[in-house]
Amino acid sequence: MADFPFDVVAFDLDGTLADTAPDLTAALNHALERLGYPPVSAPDVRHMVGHGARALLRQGLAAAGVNDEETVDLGFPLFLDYYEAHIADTSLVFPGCEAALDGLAARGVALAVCTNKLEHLARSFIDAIGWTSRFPVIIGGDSCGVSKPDPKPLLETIARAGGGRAAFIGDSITDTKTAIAAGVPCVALTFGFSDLPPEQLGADILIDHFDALIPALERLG
Ligand SMILES: O=C(O)COP(=O)(O)O
Ligand SMILES: [Mg+2]
Repeated sequence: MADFPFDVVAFDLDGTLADTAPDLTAALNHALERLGYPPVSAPDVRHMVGHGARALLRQGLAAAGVNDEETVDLGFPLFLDYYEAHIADTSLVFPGCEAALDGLAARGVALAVCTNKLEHLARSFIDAIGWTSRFPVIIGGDSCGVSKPDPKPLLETIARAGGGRAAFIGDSITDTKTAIAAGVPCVALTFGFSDLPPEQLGADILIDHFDALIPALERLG
């Protein structure tokens, strides 16, 4: 297996490693309810994820017709406290993901996370699902001063994971833009949170199940 074409494979988190929408929805609705606004549905929340927690709350409030940053400021600690306490209550790792991670690790690939989630929330999630040792490198939306689609977080992720030949796996246009800006090959999932037709994401390869990830990376290399 020494001839695997990548040394580092970095993964987006929300909508890529796991369907985190149920817990994000519960936390968002907790904050909305405490502020006196109506809830949003999990399918709607899927399309609001990818730009960090404040952006999620901003969009949840906008759905209720509220568009001021003061209310976002009020709701943010409500969202964060609830989400931290319920970070992986009902979120589900996508089918085949764990086997694909095992297969990559068996090929000597360094695994890393590059997400727009706040770093401490990404770490809490990875710890809660028992994946701490799989992901020694986790870069969040607040880790580098800029977030995806700026290429810096991805380049920093790859460097911290040891550098070399790298690929990025994501679910959104933010991820593919990041990879393109970083000059890194990109695999996009067709089953994540993106509301764009998958072929419009601009990925090098699309996969519709994690079983296809290692063969896709072999073809990309
Ligand atoms: O919006 C977020 O909190 C993070 O989303 P991401 O893991 O898809 O980058
Ligand atoms: Mg995502």
